[in-house]
Amino acid sequence: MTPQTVPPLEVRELTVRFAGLTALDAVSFTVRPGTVHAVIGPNGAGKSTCFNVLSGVYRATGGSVRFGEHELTAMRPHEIAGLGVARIFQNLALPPRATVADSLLLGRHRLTRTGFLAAGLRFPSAAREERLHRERVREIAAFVGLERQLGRPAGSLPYGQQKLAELARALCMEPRLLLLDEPVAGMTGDERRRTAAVIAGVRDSLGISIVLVEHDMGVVMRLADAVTVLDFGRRIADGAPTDVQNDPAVIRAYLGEGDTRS
Ligand SMILES: Nc1ncnc2c1ncn2[C@@H]1O[C@H](COP(=O)(O)OP(=O)(O)OP(=O)(O)O)[C@@H](O)[C@H]1O
Repeated sequence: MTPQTVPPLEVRELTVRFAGLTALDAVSFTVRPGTVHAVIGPNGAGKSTCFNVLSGVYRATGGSVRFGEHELTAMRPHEIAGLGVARIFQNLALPPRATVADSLLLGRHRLTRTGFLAAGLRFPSAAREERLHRERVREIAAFVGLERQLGRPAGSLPYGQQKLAELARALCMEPRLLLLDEPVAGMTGDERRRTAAVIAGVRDSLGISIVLVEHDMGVVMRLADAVTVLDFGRRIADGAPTDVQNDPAVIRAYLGEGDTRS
């Protein structure tokens, strides 16, 4: 698969306030191209708020988020998606009865020129285009290890494979930046290891940048190239995983929570 041209994602002084509560307080970090950047912190630290701003769901009160030449805080979710920013939600979001192949094909909708309506009307150019998209779908399914599940309804797969199918659907958008919201939550140990290996593969062979919100510290430490730690909406640490792990402020924040969910 071809590596993408990926600009840095630069979050600067990002602030989000909800009626009297500061969910994000002048937070800054940079996601270097082709790296996995984890955003971690205890419950209520502001991680989801951060994701919601990056994907255009929440409006920032102040600060900026630049992806290359684009200012994301001024854009709507579909415009941000149009720049190649794909988000995978914590909850399952695939249509359960559609086959894995059809679900992944839907992920390519943004990239179709003739559109699936023309394909349905059997224009020759549309049929050719659909064939190419189906080939790409097969390639991506093989990349995440789901080639043999392509003909099955997504809803019939074990949970871990459904999450991988969602990752595959996001990859079908040919993204440059992936936002992964707790990708291994609810998975068995085996599924966690496999998913982490696939995410590392996405970074290593596709060169896509990945922002990862994750409570599983084992997965964060194994996968992340850089980690930003939030606590009560403030950035309390930022750096390499091993540095952040030994940072006294980080240890204090997690001990205070009393639940590191290992
Ligand atoms: N839409 C909203 N309206 C009001 N307050 C909100 C809203 N979204 C988040 N908050 C508040 O902002 C703070 C940060 O919440 P956020 O969900 O971003 O934390 P989090 O780090 O993702 O937590 P968790 O790990 O529990 O998912 C919390 O105090 C939360 O109650």
